[in-house]
Amino acid sequence: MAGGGFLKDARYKNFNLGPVVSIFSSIDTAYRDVRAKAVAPLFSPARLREESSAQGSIGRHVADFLCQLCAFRQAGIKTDILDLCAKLSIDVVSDYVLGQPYGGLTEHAHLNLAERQTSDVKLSANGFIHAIVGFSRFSLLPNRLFKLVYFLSQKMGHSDEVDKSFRRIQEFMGEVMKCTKEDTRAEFYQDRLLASGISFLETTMQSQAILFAGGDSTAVILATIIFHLTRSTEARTRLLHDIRTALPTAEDNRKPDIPFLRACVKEGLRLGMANPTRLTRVVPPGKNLTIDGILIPAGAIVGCAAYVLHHDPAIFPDPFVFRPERWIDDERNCGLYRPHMERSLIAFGAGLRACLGKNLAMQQLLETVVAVVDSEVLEGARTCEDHIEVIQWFNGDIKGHRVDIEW
Ligand code: HEM
Repeated sequence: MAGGGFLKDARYKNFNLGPVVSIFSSIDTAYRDVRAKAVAPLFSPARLREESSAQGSIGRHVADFLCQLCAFRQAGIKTDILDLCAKLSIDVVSDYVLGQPYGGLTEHAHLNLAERQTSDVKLSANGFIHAIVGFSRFSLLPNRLFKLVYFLSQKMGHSDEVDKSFRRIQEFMGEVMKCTKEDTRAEFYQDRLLASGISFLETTMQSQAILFAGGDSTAVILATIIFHLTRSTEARTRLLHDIRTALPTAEDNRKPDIPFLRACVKEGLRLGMANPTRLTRVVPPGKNLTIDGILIPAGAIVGCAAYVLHHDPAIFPDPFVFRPERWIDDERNCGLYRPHMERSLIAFGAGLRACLGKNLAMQQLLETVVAVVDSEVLEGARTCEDHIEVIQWFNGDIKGHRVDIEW
């Protein structure tokens, strides 16, 4: 799989968007490649750097996120960081990729701080997001059985709140699609798809899907990193020291590379179960596979699960412990550094079908972690639980849909 040669198996069709085959659900490489090539330039490092400035579509939302977190701290209000991370992530992905912010961080601005943390005041896209996470629990069923189970679960799980959330997403997508330009030089996802000959309906659906793909996973990982940094004074202190002593790089507005910052994010990607279960692929025809002396015939379905690889004690000793220093090959890592760690980290998948939005996700994670630690907003904070419990479906579902911290 690491070479990218294996195709996704037929059960990925379960993720089709009704009649539309998405970039993610496609098992036809040529179909996927046309669409992926059209949108790939959006994720270039230069554009990401530019948008991370104070006025950019990443920088502005990170600043707003931090401002809200600091306000909750100052008022001493218990804060659901998962919800705050979900609001940030949907705003970053919508603004950066589609050119219009969804407004997650601002939609409750009319409420006072205490009201914003009551349990019914959450991101309005949650109904839409949780519905997709919910159906992903059936994604490993064969297509026909999936359709039946999905139909039944839709009937049973139907609620006004979910309908309202879907309507809000559709309204937002209506606004986005009103401003499209059929020009490959245009900046945004939808413009680039239309310019590559993709129909208006399909472009709308693909763009709507990206709100989920980009929003949910990044929120889960970011909330996981903030949760562990809240609990680890040692990691926070080292990171704060490294941020404040890092030397600026002269060229291109590049921010200094801080190894311990990358280590904290990698450790969050390892422990944050955005996609815990196996990513399934088919052994190509005529290519039997032998692993550890076991023959796997052509046509068999194989798969790797992040949960298994990320918690392998031979590669990651004390696998459930947040130890960013394990990613740094120096004398201060308590002997935890191991070869093959990078290869065993599959938070973004692997090979040709790995995550298309990885650069954007990494930029958001790095920028936000620096901002949070540098502000010292986590000083004096504690988490309300001692671990995050995840229900293992295709998309990991954090139990109770909240991660609280208090000061
Ligand atoms: C930390 C955040 C993220 C994580 C952990 C993550 C994880 C993943 C994983 C594991 C896959 C491969 C799934 C498979 O092989 O079945 C994937 C694919 C994908 N991701 Fe992400 N993702 C993240 C953020 C994003 C963002 C920000 C975007 C877009 C803005 C995005 C768009 C996509 C797309 C379009 C695919 C399908 C690629 C293909 O099949 O060719 N993801 N992601």
